[in-house]
This record gives sequence, C-alpha cells and structure tokens, in this order.
Amino acid sequence: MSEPVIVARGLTKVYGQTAAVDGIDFEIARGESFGLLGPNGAGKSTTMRMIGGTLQRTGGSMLVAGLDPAERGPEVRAHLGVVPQQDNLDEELSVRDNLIIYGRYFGLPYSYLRAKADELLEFAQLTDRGTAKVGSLSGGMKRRLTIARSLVNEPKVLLLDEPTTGLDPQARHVLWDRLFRLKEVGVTLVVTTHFMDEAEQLCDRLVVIDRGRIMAEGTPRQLIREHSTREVLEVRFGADRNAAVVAQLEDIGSRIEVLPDRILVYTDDGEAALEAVAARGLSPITSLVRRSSLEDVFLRLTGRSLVD
Ligand SMILES: Nc1ncnc2c1ncn2[C@@H]1O[C@H](COP(=O)(O)OP(=O)(O)OP(=O)(O)O)[C@@H](O)[C@H]1O
Repeated sequence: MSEPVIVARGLTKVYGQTAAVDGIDFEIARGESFGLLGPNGAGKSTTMRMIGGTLQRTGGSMLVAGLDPAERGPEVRAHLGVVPQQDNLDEELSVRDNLIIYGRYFGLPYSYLRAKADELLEFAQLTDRGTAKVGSLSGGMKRRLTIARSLVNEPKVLLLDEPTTGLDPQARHVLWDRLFRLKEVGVTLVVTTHFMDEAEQLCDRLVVIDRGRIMAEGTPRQLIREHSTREVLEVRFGADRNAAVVAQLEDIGSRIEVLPDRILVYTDDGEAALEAVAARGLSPITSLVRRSSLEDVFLRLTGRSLVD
C-alpha cells in the first residue's frame, strides 16, 4: 500500500458500558475508495466522526494526513470534506449561497468562491438551480449539493456517511456517477453504508463491521471468494413448509441459510442445485439463481442480514 492517509489502531469509543467502536484497526491509502459496511448501530458513524475530529475517542490512536484529529481538529478538517448522514444545508438560502457561505467558514475569499461555486454547481448538475431556495430541491439534489459543498476547500479526502440512504434508485445512480468522477481525479473516498450494492459499486476495499468490531477486510471480490460460494440458489416454499424441506436440501449445497421468507442454498453451480431440488420432488413457489454478494458475506460472518 502507498503511504496511508488515514491510520487507526485499536480505535475505541465507549459510551457508559457500551463500546460503540471496539478496538478497530484500518489503514486507508491515498486515492483509495474505502468502505465501512455494516448494519444500523454497527459503529460506522461513530468511526467517521472520530476521523473528522468531531468526536473524541476513548482509546487507541488515529492519524489523518499525519495529524491526530483529537488534538489538531481544525487542521485535520482543512484536509477533509465531510458529507454527514443528514443533510444540514440552509434551506432558506439559495443553492449558490449555501456553497459561498460554507466557503467563508474556511476563510476563502469571495473572488475564489464565486468561480468555485460555478464549478461546483456544474459538478452537482445544479447549474440551472443556482438561485433556487434549497427547500425546493429534491432529496437527490440536496445530497448532490451537500457533496458539492464539501468540496469547496478542495479536500483530498472525502468522508461520506451513508451517502444514498433515502434516495430512489435513479437518484442513487446519479450520485454514484458523481462519486466515480471524484475517484477518477484522485480524491480518497471513505464511505459508510449498509447497502451491499453500494459497497460493491464504490469501494476498492472495505471492512465489514458489526457491533463495533471488524469482522473481515478485503476487496469486494476477495470477501465474496473467501466467505461465500460462487452462486446462491434462493428458494421459497412458504414459511409453513420450510422446516419440512430444510432437511432435504441440506446436502445439495455446501451450506444453507434459512431466512424468514426463503432458503438460501450456497453452491458453485446454482442451476445444478435447482435440478437436484426438482429431482427430489420438491417444487418451490419461486426459485432464483444469483451470484454471491456482500450480503451473503455478512450473513455468513454474523448470522444476520445487513438490513433489518
Ligand atoms: N451519544 C451516544 N450515546 C450513547 N450511545 C451512542 C451514542 N451515539 C451512538 N451510540 C451507540 O453506538 C452504537 C454505534 O452507533 P453508530 O451511529 O456509530 O452506528 P452506525 O453504524 O453509524 O449506524 P447508523 O447507520 O444507524 O447510524 C449504537 O449502538 C448507538 O446506539
């Protein structure tokens, strides 16, 4: 790995009796797109806030661009763009003024900010909405504006906490496209998400995090290869028949998972597994063969689904 831009060692945050983040280690390289994938409450936002220096850790160490955010918060934040989980734009101001006023917090001059705002509006595909009040924008537009705003000080590292939660599929794809562009010009992206497709789309490398601990680390492909089979056969029999059929499915794949609404058969050849199910005289209500995903990795590691 090239020289890491973020290094965490034994990073810990304890609230009362609860460890929200329980001694985690990770390194993020410059230009890398790094993900923290985990369900609600896993400790992702807490980790992000410790990186950004807005929350004090209770243990371990952390360096961001060679500086400790606990001691040098303002300097660290000058290197970072921060996109919080909830948009905190000023709804009463215009789209353009949101960018300019945010830039003033960094002490940037108006002459610079006027030109920068034009560039960022174009990046966010909001040029024709520059004078509109933020309150009139759609959720996807607000999200793009929040990202544009985070870029006003030209940060080399962007922290994105659940960037597409609450957006419809089309708005998510537009946002991913914008993030790809940033990645192309060398911005380091640190993304938290509980969407496995988002992690697969955006992240070069990720950690799977659950209850404040790292369960696994690698590229999406490595994680799938190490913790799952090539394919998965999903069959639905109806909840009342599940128990009766499970015993007959057990030796078809290398592993099975029984979820409330379906049974997952892990196998390298889903079609062959489906034929084996039919050969036993079992007829599922629906069946589907698909590639293994990070959701399967999470299920394997924790016994639970990413999204409740
Ligand atoms: N101020 C606080 N006081 C006490 N407990 C907290 C506080 N903030 C977070 N926690 C707890 O720490 C754990 C991790 O929370 P965190 O917000 O980091 O999770 P997350 O992975 O970001 O999930 P989400 O996607 O829901 O934000 C949770 O159990 C949460 O209840």
